[in-house]
Amino acid sequence: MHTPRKRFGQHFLVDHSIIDAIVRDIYPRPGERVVEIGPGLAALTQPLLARLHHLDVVEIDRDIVARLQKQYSPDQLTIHATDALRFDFSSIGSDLRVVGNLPYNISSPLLFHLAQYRHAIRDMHFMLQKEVVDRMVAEPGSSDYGRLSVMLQYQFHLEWLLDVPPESFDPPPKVDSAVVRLIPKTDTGLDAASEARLGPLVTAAFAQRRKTVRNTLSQWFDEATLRDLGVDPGARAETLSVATFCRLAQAAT
Ligand SMILES: C[S@@+](CC[C@H](N)C(=O)[O-])C[C@H]1O[C@@H](n2cnc3c(N)ncnc32)[C@H](O)[C@@H]1O
Repeated sequence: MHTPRKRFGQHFLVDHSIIDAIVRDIYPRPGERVVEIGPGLAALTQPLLARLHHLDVVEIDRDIVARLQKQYSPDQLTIHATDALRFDFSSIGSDLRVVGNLPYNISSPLLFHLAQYRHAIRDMHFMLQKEVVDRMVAEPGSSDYGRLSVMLQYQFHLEWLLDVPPESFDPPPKVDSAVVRLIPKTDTGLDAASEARLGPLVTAAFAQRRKTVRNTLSQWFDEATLRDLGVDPGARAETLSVATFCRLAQAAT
């Protein structure tokens, strides 16, 4: 018996039709390097291992790590007993397929952490709080559109795969969930210096959502420059497309 730990966001998948659907969407093939974040009681680990010969897992809960060590041989499972937020995913290798039913309390910082390793990643499949997936895939003009949408859409192709109700978990979370696929873009269109400017610019633009870019981006642009770049100085960040943010990052100095 394992008592679920709230502080580690433990909601274990118990709905086999959902587990099957996720594994089908991942479509793991022998020889692939798959890394699971938060294996928990192995609801996904087990069917993944049935299709692969080996899996890397990153798990923070020492009791769960001990269970997994008893259940699986080191040939089957390489267990990284650590915090995924501090884990160097590139240490495992390249062309990684990262999967997981993520702890919802750390999902946004974890997505930003993983984005740093996107060059070592082939794709990612995650169960997340539905509200976070709404924000990830949101289009300009929607109230869900924000820093998470721009930064992730800039770096990844995103695909909403399926909705998952609370009853699919034990204990059931208080929120709806969804599974999403992220595929790193091979060419984001920005050079390294412009890319380094994109994050601070997007953060500043959305820090005060109700203010116009004339105010929020004043440290980079005057009104005339914004107009030259095709941006209305009276616009709010939530109306600017990802392509516009990239244009601003290229022009900022
Ligand atoms: C929502 S549960 C999913 C468990 C299992 N994969 C399933 O689908 O039933 C989240 C898992 O992530 C683990 N976890 C929580 N925070 C973590 C962190 N910072 N780093 C690594 N694992 C973490 C939890 O201990 C738990 O096993």
